Amino acid sequence: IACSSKYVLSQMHPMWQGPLAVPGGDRQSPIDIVVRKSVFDSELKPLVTEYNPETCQQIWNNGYSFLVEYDDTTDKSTLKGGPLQDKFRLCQFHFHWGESNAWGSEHTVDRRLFPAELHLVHWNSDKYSLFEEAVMEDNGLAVIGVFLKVGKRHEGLQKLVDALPAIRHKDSVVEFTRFDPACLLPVNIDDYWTYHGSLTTPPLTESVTWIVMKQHIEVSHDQLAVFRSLLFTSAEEDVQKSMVNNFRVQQPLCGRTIRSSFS
Ligand SMILES: NS(=O)(=O)/N=C1/NCCO1
Ligand SMILES: [Zn+2]
Repeated sequence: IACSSKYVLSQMHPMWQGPLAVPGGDRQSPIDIVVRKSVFDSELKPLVTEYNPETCQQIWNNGYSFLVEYDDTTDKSTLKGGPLQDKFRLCQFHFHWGESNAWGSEHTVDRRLFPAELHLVHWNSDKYSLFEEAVMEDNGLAVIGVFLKVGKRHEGLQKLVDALPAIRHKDSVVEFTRFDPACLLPVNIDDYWTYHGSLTTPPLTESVTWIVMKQHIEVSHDQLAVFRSLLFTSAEEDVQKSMVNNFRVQQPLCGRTIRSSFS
């Protein structure tokens, strides 16, 4: 019945206070990507990312993840192609991870969990003038998902890891510049799955064209351990809670088709 209700009943989530009524409810994220049920679509084009490191501004702890924010007042860091008809502007990227390497990703592939997942969030700047507008519209957003696996150290990630101790607590922010998010993409960005879904954190709106990369990136155990040294709680709170397991539970597919850019 989760797919038929007008509003998904209170989305209780350990991290969010109180029930969340979610508009629609039949295209929620994350989901399990069942590979053999995905449909190859030869019309899907290669993704075109044009990221300008000069638009990188700050990194901050929002009490649920840490976000690297970009200046999205002009079309300087953009995403187009793939399943997208319009040009989308990068506004931020963040991660989701577990307390152990055994889980942490939001999407899964044939039920396989990864220790973490990167989300690069973009909004449709051909149709809207602000993220806040686009977030309410069908396909106003495009989010690239990249799975992280534990292995060799990721040199590009280290600059970000080194900034994390300065934002241990909720609502802390530091300047963070000249970071090229392209370094976090896998070598092959032509192989991906795409489907229509939602944000996995509030406002949970069903406005996202998801583009989930088939190829993962590798980060070291120690780099991931620094993610887990972050805190959900602000400096003033008596009880400090480590920022781990900041992923949403999987949602019903509700008959959606997942397309693949590869056969
Ligand atoms: N995890 S997610 O779907 O990217 N969620 C959000 N919320 C605001 C921007 O991205
Ligand atoms: Zn996310």
